[in-house]
Order: sequence, then structure tokens, then C-alpha cells
Amino acid sequence: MKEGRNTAGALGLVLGHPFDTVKVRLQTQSTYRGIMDCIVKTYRHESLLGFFKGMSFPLVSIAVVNSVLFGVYSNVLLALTAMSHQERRTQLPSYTHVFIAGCTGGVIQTFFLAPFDLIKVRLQNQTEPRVQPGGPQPRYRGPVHCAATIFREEGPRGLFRGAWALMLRDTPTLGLYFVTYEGFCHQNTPHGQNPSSATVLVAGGFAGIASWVAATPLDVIKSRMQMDGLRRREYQGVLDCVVSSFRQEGLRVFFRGLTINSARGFPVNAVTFLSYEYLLHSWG
Ligand SMILES: C[N+](C)(C)CCCC[C@H](N)C(=O)O
Repeated sequence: MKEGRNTAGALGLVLGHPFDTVKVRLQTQSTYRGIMDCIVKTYRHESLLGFFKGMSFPLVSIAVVNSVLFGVYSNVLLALTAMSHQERRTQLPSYTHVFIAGCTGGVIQTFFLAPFDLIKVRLQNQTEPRVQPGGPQPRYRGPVHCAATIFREEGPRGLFRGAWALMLRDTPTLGLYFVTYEGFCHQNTPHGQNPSSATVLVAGGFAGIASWVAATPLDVIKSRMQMDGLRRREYQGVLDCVVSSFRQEGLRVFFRGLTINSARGFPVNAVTFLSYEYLLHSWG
């Protein structure tokens, strides 16, 4: 059962990764005219493998990162409401409590997610074709080499580049994530019952879309901060990145990746919440 769920989560991640790569590139590079242009160029220069760059670290860390998020969320909610998960079915906790618990999950999760996400983004942005002997070498040869190089060149704090933006992105939007989820489940479940699997899937999917729509502007900033420092430092900080991105590209810049984030957000989070509910039930 547990293996089945992990496989579902991992499969979701693998299937979603190509979209994530296209999104990251659109957010941080100005060479692409749009989604299709990015797909075509990536495929031509790097083959299908280009879309899967940077996937291994997320794959090994997703279980830990999600356990931290959902663990913190349910424990904070437990502490705030003094109700078990089962009791909460009959008496919905206030949305303020749900929001606070989600935000807390977002803050704590950042410490675990930041280095993995940084390495993912750096690898996704390497546009060199597959390494050929004698051919051009990409800067990072793989996730471990990437981590070691960042550590050496940018110091231990370098591994947390973009972490502020990540925390700003995730704190309110994970509050929204859980409020959407709980709200949808509550509205579509007869009083006192557990939500059906179909309800959980749709609620999770909507939670994914709602939170990703809200998160996209800071997602752009986060990705740019993570790429900063690769060669020269362009931004003084998060605010500077917001201001200069806006000056150079206008308001549209904050919506880069919106379509992909929303489309990817539904299936990924439908599966995530289904696993979460099963886990809660199997633990009682
Ligand atoms: C809060 N924010 C919208 C950023 C993320 C919410 C869901 C995170 C999930 N692991 C995913 O990859 O979709």
C-alpha cells in the first residue's frame, strides 16, 4: 500500500518534471518566445533527456519534504484546535486555524526544500546537449557535483540562495492550499463522513491550482534569485529582483509559468492529498 502510494507520487513527479523544466527556463531565460518555442528548442538541442534534467534530487527528497509539510500542518492544527483528525470531520476547524497551520508548514518546509530546489533549478537551466567526450562540458556534471560546486564557490549559505523568496512564496500560499482543500472537502462531504476518494482528488487538484496561481509571481522571483550568483550577482535582494524584473519586462513577468504551474498543479496535488488521507487513516 505504502509502496503503491510512493510510486504514485514519484510517477506524478516524473510526469510533471518536463513541464517544470520548461517553466523554469521560461522564468529565467529570455531566449524563448513561449511554451512551444521552449519545447521545440529544448528537444532539438538536448533531445527528450533535456526535459528531465535535475529530476533526481526532487525524486529522492519529495518524501521528506512532503512529510515535513504535512506533519507540521497536522500537528499545528492539532495543537490549535485540540481535536483529532476524526473529530475534525464532524466539526470543521476554523479557516484561520487551517491557514495558520498551513503557513507554519510552509515556513518549516522551506529549510528542507531550499537546497534541493536550488540544485534542481540550476540543473534544469543547463542547456548543453548530452555530454560527449571532447565536447563542451556543462558547468555541473550532476546533482552531487552541483551541490559540491555551489558549496565550494558560493559557501554553505550559497546552498540556500533564493530561500527567502521561497519562504515568501510558500508561506501564504500553503495556507491557501490547505484552506482550499479543507473547504472543498467540507462542502462536498455529507456531515460527519470522510470525504470520498473522488472528492479528495478534486479538492487536492483545486488546492494545487489555487495555490500555484497565487504563488506564480514569487515563483518567478524565486527562480531568478536561485540563478543569480551563477556568474555575476545581478540582484541585491528579493525586492531588487522584483523591481528590476518589473522595470525590464513589465507586469507580465510575474505571470511567467502561470499556465504550466496551474496545469501541473492539479494532477500532482490530487495525488498528494490522496496519499495524505490514506496515511492519516492507516495511522488511525
Ligand atoms: C505553495 N505552492 C503553490 C508553491 C506549492 C504547493 C504544492 C506543492 C507540490 N509539491 C507541487 O509541486 O505542486
